[in-house]
Amino acid sequence: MTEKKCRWGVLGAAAIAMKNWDSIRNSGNGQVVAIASRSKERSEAFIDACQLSRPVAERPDAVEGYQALLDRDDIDAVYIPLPTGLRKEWVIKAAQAGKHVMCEKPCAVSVSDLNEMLDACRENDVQFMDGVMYMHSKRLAALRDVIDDENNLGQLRRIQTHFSFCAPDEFIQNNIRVSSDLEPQGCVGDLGWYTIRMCLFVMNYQLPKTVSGRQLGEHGRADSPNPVPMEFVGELQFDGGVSAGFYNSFRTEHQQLVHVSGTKGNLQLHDFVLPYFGNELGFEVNKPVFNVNGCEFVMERHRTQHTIAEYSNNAPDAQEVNLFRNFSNIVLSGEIDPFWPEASLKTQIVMDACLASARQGGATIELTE
Ligand SMILES: NC(=O)C1=CN([C@@H]2O[C@H](COP(=O)(O)OP(=O)(O)OC[C@H]3O[C@@H](n4cnc5c(N)ncnc54)[C@H](OP(=O)(O)O)[C@@H]3O)[C@@H](O)[C@H]2O)C=CC1
Ligand SMILES: O=C1CO[C@H](CO)[C@@H](O)[C@@H]1O
Repeated sequence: MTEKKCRWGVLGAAAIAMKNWDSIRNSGNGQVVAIASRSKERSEAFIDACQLSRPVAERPDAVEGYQALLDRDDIDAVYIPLPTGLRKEWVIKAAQAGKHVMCEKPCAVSVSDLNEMLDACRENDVQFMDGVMYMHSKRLAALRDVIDDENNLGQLRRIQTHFSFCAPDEFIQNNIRVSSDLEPQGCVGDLGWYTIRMCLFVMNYQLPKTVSGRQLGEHGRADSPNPVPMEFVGELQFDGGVSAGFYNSFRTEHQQLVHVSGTKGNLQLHDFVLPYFGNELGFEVNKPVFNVNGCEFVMERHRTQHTIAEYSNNAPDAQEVNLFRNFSNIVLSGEIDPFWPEASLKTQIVMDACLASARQGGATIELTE
């Protein structure tokens, strides 16, 4: 007897959907059934390219138009990597068609839009989850254990996260991320979603009580009605005296820093979103000791390196594969998991408030639960 699989449809022949074609292929419990594009030629070309690179036994159908895919009754779940400006419409239509929704990040243009999207999912009894891959890495559980054991970092005081890359000219001129119609939050939506989520993860999803944000640069491609953030810093203040800062930019070369400081030590990792290539993921805990003895001043390192056996990409245990496998398991079990929409909503609340602060010149914004 063949085991039941989650039957996937994809809305949009997006670049990231090629990676996730392989994620579904490697998941063991999912199968891509159809790819929809605004143009039939593009969906055929997308399938051809994927079949050349990572072939699957049953060639998925190429569908013209997103609604045509939602109208099919052989699809359980849809993956929506459409630009953020279009997501509300298609997430709601997908939920109304009874399809479970894997929604790319940033989930929405605003908290109120995301609430409407989540309401539609709730009303139609379908799962919502965002596409943050690192949430499904084994490294996250290892980080949780280390942070929660006070012998390691002591009491938390500060979280600092950076995620950036230096965009080439072609990106600045053409990419969806530089259009206010398509991705109005610019680098904050594209990269800040991850840095904010990491701060929330470290704080066990406690919302900060105040936030502020400052835009350091903006730009829009020629057809963009408005500029979008190109470089941004945010500050979050939590109850109990913990603060967090994040930095996102399309103007500084690749960096993916997480630095958590406590009264006894600090934790660092440098590849929290896109793990460095290999079969191990890691992070380090530093508890330096400064010894002064007369004329001798010695700073001792005292570093513990933690490693987790997990491939960085394109393997059955890679984080992006776990994302799709975990989602398919939810669909197949019929048990909706409320954690995922809540994590997305909290991330959106913090992101929106930081952007609102930046529009007010860095004003402090209070958040209420
Ligand atoms: N979770 C993760 O790790 C990642 C997430 N992402 C997120 O996924 C989303 C897509 O990113 P990416 O794959 O780079 O984007 P692409 O530009 O490659 O794809 C976007 C797709 O949206 C569809 N689309 C519909 N309307 C428009 C329009 N007006 N203009 C442009 N495209 C349109 C197109 O599909 P068609 O023409 O076939 O209809 C297009 O292929 C982003 O929001 C990004 O933040 C991206 C990379 C990694
Ligand atoms: O989500 C994503 C993963 O990281 C990329 C940067 O390297 C982003 O641009 C992309 O949207």
